[in-house]
Amino acid sequence: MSSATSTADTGRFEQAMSHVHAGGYALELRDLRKRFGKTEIIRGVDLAVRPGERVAIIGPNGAGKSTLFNLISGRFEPSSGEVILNGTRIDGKKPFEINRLGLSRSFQITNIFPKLSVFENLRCGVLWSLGYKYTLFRFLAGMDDANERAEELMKMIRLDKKHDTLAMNLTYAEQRALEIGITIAGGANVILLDEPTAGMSKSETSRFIDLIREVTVGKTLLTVEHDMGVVFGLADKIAVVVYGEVIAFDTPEAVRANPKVQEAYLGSVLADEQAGFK
Ligand SMILES: Nc1ncnc2c1ncn2[C@@H]1O[C@H](COP(=O)(O)OP(=O)(O)OP(=O)(O)O)[C@@H](O)[C@H]1O
Repeated sequence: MSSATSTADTGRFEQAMSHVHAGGYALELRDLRKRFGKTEIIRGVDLAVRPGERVAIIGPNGAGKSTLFNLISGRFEPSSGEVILNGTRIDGKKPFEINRLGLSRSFQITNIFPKLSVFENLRCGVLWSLGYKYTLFRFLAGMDDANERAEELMKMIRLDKKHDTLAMNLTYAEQRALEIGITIAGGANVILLDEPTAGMSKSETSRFIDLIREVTVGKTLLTVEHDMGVVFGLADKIAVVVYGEVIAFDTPEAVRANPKVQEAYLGSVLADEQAGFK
């Protein structure tokens, strides 16, 4: 494991282990398959992610990365195979059930309430995570905790100076930070982020990678990402998806050096980046 073994990271992994059943993975995919009509889009994916690992999923357009996220988060039901979250099978469960079992996915900016303030957006995220199972009495009793948690989240995502600013008046990068705040509000230990830095400038992107790293300490992170700078700056491990299969799952160094990956994907992407494309 690469940067995962540094001293600072040791605590990160220990913290993450506390959420997890004995000896288990935070997330496991076993022979996962998805067909749309006659076409098999996800073709037998196996993946085992350890608690606290940050995994980037990369691959060519149409390879099946978003479909994989949709299968993990419960938006799509697999045609066959298993998805196991913290030791519990979640394939076939509804997205909100999966969320309550500890997995949270960013839903892009549409998840934000534009006419609510930063604080109110975060508080909604916290309260939603308390869920319907709470009676009104317990819900109201939880308000103080929710306020406190929302304040804490606001500092974490560095928007505490924007407490009362309506979400629609934030900059694009601030909105993406708010979206991450809402995603982690419920305390899920497995976080899925879909292209978290899409549309950001280079300097915003590097600040945002730092922010993601900070707010996901002790959590397991999966991102779908096209920007190789983000991938190599953030990930402990990279899963390369090509034509519905994971052709490599390893450290960034090993993936970069893997001839199969070079041939199928990375060679052309890195060449494009060096030539000034993205
Ligand atoms: N609901 C659906 N019905 C039919 N086909 C679908 C559906 N969702 C995705 N597909 C097909 O599955 C394939 C994989 O799509 P997916 O969006 O998962 O790829 P991706 O790797 O995320 O691509 P990109 O990097 O361009 O976002 C594509 O051929 C797509 O057309």
